Amino acid sequence: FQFGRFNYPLQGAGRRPRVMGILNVTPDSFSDGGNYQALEFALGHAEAMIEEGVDIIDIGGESTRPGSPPVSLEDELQRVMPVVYALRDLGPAISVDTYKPQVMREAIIAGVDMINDINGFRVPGAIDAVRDSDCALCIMHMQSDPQHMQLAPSYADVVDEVIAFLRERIDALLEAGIDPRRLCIDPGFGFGKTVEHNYALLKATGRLIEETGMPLLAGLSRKSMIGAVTGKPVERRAAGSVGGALAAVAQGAIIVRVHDVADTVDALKVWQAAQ
Ligand SMILES: Nc1nc2[nH]c(SCCc3ccc(S(N)(=O)=O)cc3)nc2c(=O)[nH]1
Repeated sequence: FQFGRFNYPLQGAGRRPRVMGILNVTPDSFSDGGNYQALEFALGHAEAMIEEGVDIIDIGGESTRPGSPPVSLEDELQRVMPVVYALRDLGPAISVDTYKPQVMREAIIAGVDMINDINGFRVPGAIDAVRDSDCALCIMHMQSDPQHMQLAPSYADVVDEVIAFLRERIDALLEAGIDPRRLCIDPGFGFGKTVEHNYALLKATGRLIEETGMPLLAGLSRKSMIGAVTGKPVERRAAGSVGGALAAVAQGAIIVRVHDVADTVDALKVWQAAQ
């Protein structure tokens, strides 16, 4: 089953883990300092990632790091859509990181290959927005919302609860008639989790895949869970992030969402050579 420009199934054997490069087109991107807001900067960054071997470029117009305020629909469309149109014929698959149904609709019209929803398609209208297309869909777990999620993350059992959430969202999408082969899941590292919660989820990558029956995307690049164990600031977390990506891939993750594309591409080539 192929999705748009994804020339590989998210499911099944013969999998090579794919690298999703982060393209923030926000003024306050948590790790890129927002210097990609202008279209020319965005295109320069995208071209650099293409050179480095990126498989998917994830375009995000609203920063969802902890404490970040929401962005208006108009602002998000103005930031995201010009970049989508500029990148869609450059080669790599394109995903759009949004929870707004109208942004999903316009991205799909523009022919994106994936909608990446940190909110798990819970906003009313989100499922309708993506139903009548063949693009891939990433369902991510988040506790609460970006403005409040890190105030007091709490779970009886974080792995059980994340699995239950993802299964409920998968069921909602399937009940709407969406092809299961379009779906992938994501534990949502840093979205309403303590460092301990994040590592419990990373350790449970295989279980998440097993118990949802879906391919898994892992996005831990440069996040506080990396800083917590390395002691490194955001701009020096590439090696730790690659370590985390490999920990997820070794347990079956099929896509890793990263800032440091070249490093991750090289690490996955070496890992793959030993499979
Ligand atoms: N599918 C998917 N999409 C994503 N979009 C983002 S934006 C990152 C927001 C952020 C930054 C930093 C921290 S922290 N405090 O843990 O360092 C948390 C969240 N992330 C992900 C992710 O993982 N998957």
